[in-house]
Amino acid sequence: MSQNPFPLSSLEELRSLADRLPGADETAREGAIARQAQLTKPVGSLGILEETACHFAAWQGRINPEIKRAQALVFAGNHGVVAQGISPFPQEVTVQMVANFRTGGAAINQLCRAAGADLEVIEIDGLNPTRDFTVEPAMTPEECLAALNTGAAAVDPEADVLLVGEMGIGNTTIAAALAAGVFGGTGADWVGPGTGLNAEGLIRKAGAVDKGVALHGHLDALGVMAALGGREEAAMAGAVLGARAKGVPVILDGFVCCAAVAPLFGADPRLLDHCLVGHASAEPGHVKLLDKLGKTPMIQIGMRLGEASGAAVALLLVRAALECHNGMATFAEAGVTEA
Ligand SMILES: Cc1cc2ncn([C@H]3O[C@H](COP(=O)(O)O)[C@@H](O)[C@H]3O)c2cc1C
Ligand SMILES: O=C(O)c1cccnc1
Repeated sequence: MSQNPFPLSSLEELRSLADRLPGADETAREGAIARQAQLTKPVGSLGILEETACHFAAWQGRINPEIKRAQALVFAGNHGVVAQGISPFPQEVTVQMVANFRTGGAAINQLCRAAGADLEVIEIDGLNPTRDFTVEPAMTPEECLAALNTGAAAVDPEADVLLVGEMGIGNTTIAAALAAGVFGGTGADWVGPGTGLNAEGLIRKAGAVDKGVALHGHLDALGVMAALGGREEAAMAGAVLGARAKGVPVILDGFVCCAAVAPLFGADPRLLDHCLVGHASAEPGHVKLLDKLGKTPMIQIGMRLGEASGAAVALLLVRAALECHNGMATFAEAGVTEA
């Protein structure tokens, strides 16, 4: 197993990082697949629960994966691009919701309790807003790197799974810009209503994304992360990489979370191999983005909140998958006749 490369000293290091990070344990994956074939059920009858158990086997490196400690990290940040009128909510909602997370009043607090995850909320750079990407780069490469390293450091090496989420008014615009910057397309291809923007606002939002991509879209995926991204998005990307370095499988959340890691995919698609996608958000860009990332969401139940909420609901299914995988009898053990 490779050494932990964090903290990184430059974004350039991300280019060769996939070669320095641990890969999947294919022996454990094969063992888990073989076990699934012996359990007392028709092969494939537990659908994605079977694949989920095998994914956890491969990335935890054991035939019988377990989740004792589930860590949920919600990163919070603010965005200069809100000056363009791209969210119906004012920027102060970010700090107000951070307070709400801390007193247990947000959706993610309830979902983490239901799914058995420990929630931690991390404000990046004291919620200091980035610069407006329609005018200048949102972050310098150094600011982006600092946020990324903060995210990587926040991952508990003792965790058995990491859920990644965010809070930051305006960040569905950041997500659309990152998606367009990495995968191409216009603002209109990637924007959606977010927290409930009206039709006029949507036109402004698409225009802001087009302006940002015209200014910074020539950059490579890592340049795009700094120029069009946000601090909490960079922190999410860092947490995903930190988890990989520490042998922790990841459940990604909705559109914003998946767009945050799109630059990693742009740098090297293998960087996301340890990640499952918890759900398909109702934010329209998400399904398009998942197609580009080559990922299948575990569930699609009309959620569009962020905060790691979809990942937390998906954790309930991961727990169900592992209960079956570890607890079921084999045909031989139960004396059940095979086909
Ligand atoms: C009360 C409230 C709680 C939230 N929890 C997550 N978000 C979500 O909505 C925001 C992105 O949407 P937009 O780009 O339209 O501003 C992010 O903070 C995201 O986490 C919330 C938004 C609000 C208003
Ligand atoms: O899917 C998401 O990540 C999302 C959707 C709407 C608002 N905030 C986040």
